[in-house]
Amino acid sequence: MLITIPQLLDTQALQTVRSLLEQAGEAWVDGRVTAGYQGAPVKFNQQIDEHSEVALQCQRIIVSALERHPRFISAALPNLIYPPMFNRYGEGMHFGAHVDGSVRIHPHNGRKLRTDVSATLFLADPGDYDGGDLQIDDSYGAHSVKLAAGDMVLYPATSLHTVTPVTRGVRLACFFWVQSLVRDDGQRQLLFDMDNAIQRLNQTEADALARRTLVGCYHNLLRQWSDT
Ligand SMILES: O=C(O)CCC(=O)C(=O)O
Ligand SMILES: [Fe+2]
Repeated sequence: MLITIPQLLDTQALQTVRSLLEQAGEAWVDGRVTAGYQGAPVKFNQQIDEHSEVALQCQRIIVSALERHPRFISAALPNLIYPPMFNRYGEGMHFGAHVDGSVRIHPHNGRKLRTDVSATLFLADPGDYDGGDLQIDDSYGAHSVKLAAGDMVLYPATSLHTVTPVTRGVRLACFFWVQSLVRDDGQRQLLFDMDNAIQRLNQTEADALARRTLVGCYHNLLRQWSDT
């Protein structure tokens, strides 16, 4: 299931990240440095060296925005977050159809992280480039995603996906993966829907005992399904 997180970054954070990336110079490297054998032949973009100072600075800003965002927490139920990475596609660049690797090595601590959820945070204004749509296949069909700068999409890491060729301008984005407390996408979606419904009921005068029972059910399901 695709879930959008509008305005993950506020104007100030977005501005800071963009200007850090614009001045990153030699920290921009060929995107294939981190691609596996499936991704490498179809990956034509650039990305920031994940060990560079600029990557660390931008990662801090984004991880702190993620940790403060209730919709992200509710949708992803994060256990581990892979340090966010940054890419750009100039004219003609694209990323052909691929499925993200299932296990990644954390670049800072060397620990393994299972990729349950994939994320793209859009950093360029959609009016500033043509093409560069993120196309995601799921069991309901193909979805084309192009969001406002500062907005993010989450999708199951099991999905086949593509970034279509940029035909004008530059597409700048941040991408990363989450090992969720709940590995199954269907279970995670049920918990997200239930949490949203409970939050809405909490804005009303609805029966307090019934709401308490629902909150209990939410936590008892999470307890059964989480694998921390
Ligand atoms: O640029 C994007 O939106 C997605 C990048 C991607 O799919 C990847 O790096 O695996
Ligand atoms: Fe990918």
